[in-house]
Amino acid sequence: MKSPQPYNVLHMKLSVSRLWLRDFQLEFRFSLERLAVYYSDTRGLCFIISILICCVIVILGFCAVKMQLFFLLTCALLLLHLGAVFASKMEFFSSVHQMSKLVQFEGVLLKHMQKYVGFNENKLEFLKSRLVELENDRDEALQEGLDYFDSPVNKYLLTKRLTMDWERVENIMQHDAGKQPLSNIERYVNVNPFPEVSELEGAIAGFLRIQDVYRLKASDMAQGILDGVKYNVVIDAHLCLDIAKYAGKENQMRLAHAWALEALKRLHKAEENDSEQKFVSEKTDEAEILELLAKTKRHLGDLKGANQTYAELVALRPDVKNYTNSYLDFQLENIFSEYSTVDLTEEHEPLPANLLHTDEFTRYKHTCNGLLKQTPSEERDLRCGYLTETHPFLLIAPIKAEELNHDPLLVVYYDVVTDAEIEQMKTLSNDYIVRARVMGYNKSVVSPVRTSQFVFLPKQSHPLLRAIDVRAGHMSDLNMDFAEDHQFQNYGIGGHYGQHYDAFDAKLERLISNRELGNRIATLLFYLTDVEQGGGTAFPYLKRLLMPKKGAAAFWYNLHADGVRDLRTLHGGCPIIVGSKWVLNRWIREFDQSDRRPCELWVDSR
Ligand SMILES: O=C(O)CCC(=O)C(=O)O
Ligand SMILES: [Fe+2]
Repeated sequence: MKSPQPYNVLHMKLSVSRLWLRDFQLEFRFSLERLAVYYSDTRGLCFIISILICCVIVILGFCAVKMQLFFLLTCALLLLHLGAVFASKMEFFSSVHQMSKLVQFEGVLLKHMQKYVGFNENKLEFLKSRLVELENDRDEALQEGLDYFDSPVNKYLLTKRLTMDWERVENIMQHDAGKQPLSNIERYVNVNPFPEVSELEGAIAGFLRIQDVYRLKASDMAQGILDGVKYNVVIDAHLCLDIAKYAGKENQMRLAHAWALEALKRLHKAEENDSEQKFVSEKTDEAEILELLAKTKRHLGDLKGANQTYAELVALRPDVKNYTNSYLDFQLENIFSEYSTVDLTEEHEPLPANLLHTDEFTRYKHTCNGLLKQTPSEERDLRCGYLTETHPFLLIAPIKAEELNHDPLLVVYYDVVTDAEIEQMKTLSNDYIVRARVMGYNKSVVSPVRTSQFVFLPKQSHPLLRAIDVRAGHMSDLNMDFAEDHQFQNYGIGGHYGQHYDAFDAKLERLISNRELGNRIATLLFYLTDVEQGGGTAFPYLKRLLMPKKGAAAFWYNLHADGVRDLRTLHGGCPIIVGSKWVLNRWIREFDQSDRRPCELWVDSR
């Protein structure tokens, strides 16, 4: 079979004498790329702009005659620069680690709020006791009638009450008791990055993703039951409605219908418990839910149900023109057709007859939820044991290995990083993670396909990363010298990385970073955490789901032996139901691997 020109061939053209120059160039390019990724969010932009302004001012300052002015200008710009960095945007929902910072923020806010309440309580306590005293004095005066004024003391007391005492009361009433804590709160909110309202949508999207992929019921989720495990959270009618609205906006009509029904159920239950009359706001909520319910039924073809819901809606709020118009519109649209019914009790799309004959996303979903898996006979030849061959060192410390697939090779190595190393790696990357990106049409972009945060750290930045690479070399039997930087990744609410290939598409060669290093021949994916529920790595074509195991690493070749991308290595990080998932990616390039995995002219020589 004729093979397309593999990347390795290109590399061979590099003369050895030019290697040092290439190394220098690469290092420079890597640094620029890292800078570009790190500064590609708003925070980075503010940072870079303020740095540039600072530089200009410093140069101007040197030229300035008046050194004091130079000094003041530099200080002002340094402050501006810090302000820009602090006030910049930060995303929370796409990383559980970032979200954990919010708990601290909330704690500080609550402390200020406690002070606010305390000050106001003191004020009210004082006013209440003055009120009682003043009322008592007055009652006494009223009881005595005009005799009260016989005593000059009483005349004095009344005058005092209405002058000095009253002035004090008035002063206290005017005093803004919570001013200080309130301004503390305002300052805190301005200085720290707080989530924006738009993040709510990201969180709801993650929630719906969990429901869709794992085929969960809205009624279970609303009670806090996630994939069979009960958590101590209950979702109220308002949140159910928000979820329903978002699902409707995203055209996930079955889910929108299920959440609208749940919202209605919860609203009615709350009303039953509350013996008071229906509040106007509740009536409004109910109408909003009914309208959405009618729309979803109409969209899904349950015209009988839609008609019934519209009738209820119009009976509840005959005064709202929008509702009556929608009903009329619905009736006119269906004037000549019989009202059909559709059973909407099943909130997920029916399962395809053959899961193998579906699109990539559907296959990925069903690998994540465990419906698509290898049969026992397919698994029969897979083995586990200790790896000792790839390096003499392994004779002393063999690596526990489990085969998950033979062709293409997919192996998991256990206990290859220690808990202490993991803690250290998290500390190294914690403060630098930013929203992950994927390759777009002609540049990397933020996308709902990948809801996590990542950072690339060069192995030169820490001895631990170099040590990991030595181990990675033993496991993979590949040359790690030209592997990409260590990529640490933490996922967010319902976080996932949809099905994708790690190897670059040869057609998009121009987008490949450091093309001279070749394609990503193999991947080593280290799991730095266990994940309580969900969050496996799914290989839809291999029908394999790897559950994250802290300290383990998965290894697979992304390319055929002839250098062509192996389409069977399609994989993705499934949505996390519960837990914080951290992974480390080691993407190994083709360059300088020819003695380890020789490039072959046929597709697979292994
Ligand atoms: O998180 C996972 O399980 C998979 C991650 C992955 O495939 C990637 O980052 O390329
Ligand atoms: Fe991947």
